[in-house]
Amino acid sequence: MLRIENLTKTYGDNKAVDSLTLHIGRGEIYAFIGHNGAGKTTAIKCCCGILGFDEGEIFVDGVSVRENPLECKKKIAYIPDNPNLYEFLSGIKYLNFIADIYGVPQKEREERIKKYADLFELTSDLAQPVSAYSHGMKQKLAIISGLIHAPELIIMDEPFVGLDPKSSYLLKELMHEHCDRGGAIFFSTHILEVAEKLCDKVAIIKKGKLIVSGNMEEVRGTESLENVFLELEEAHVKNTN
Ligand SMILES: Nc1ncnc2c1ncn2[C@@H]1O[C@H](COP(=O)(O)OP(=O)(O)OP(=O)(O)O)[C@@H](O)[C@H]1O
Repeated sequence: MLRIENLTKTYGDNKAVDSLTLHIGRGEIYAFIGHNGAGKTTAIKCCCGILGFDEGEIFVDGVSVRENPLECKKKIAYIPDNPNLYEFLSGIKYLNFIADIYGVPQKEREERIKKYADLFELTSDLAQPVSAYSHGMKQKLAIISGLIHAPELIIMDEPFVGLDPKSSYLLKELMHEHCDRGGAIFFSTHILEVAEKLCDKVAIIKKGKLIVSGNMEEVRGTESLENVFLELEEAHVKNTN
């Protein structure tokens, strides 16, 4: 569903992502972890067609992000780490605006808005301007707006930050449902316990380079993901010194 091949992205002299190769299949929940500044957000933005890149290729369901970004965007939901939404719109106007962009028919958009707004208990707040929303409410609105066009691939940057425990639980349930229907999910997180319990696969990057990837059980072995992560980080520092 998502194929990242030898992706390299530089900012000036800084190689933020360095020859990254990852394949995320249908039905998979794939965690992307790494230290602050490792290159996760940069790689994610390249996958979503928000940032251009220097080398490599990215394919969404076989379509090149470089050559056909619009076709790819139709299949993707991107939930950013910081929900910078249009503050002057009400929640419902924001959702309709996003549905218009994706050309979602009236009946489908109404059904989806009702389903997800009820689920995240945001229905009674939809008439309020986004400027009056808390961080968690904005995060929920961003999630609902991401799901409004029934995407096949969901890409999320730190999706659990700011969500209350019930909303985190609901999001995890939605992620499972999405993958059970044949969709795919790629998301970054610093919450290793969540990654460990939720994900089929995991990739760890350090300074833009992939240091390990694969099935969660294989990567973890008999240890916790936290221990494996800390050991790999340490070993990588020693090897690169
Ligand atoms: N717009 C930018 N201009 C210049 N350098 C940038 C820019 N965005 C990110 N970087 C640099 O690219 C590298 C990777 O940053 P990125 O935000 O992708 O990391 P991250 O893994 O998402 O970090 P975090 O976990 O802190 O969110 C860092 O060295 C960062 O300073």
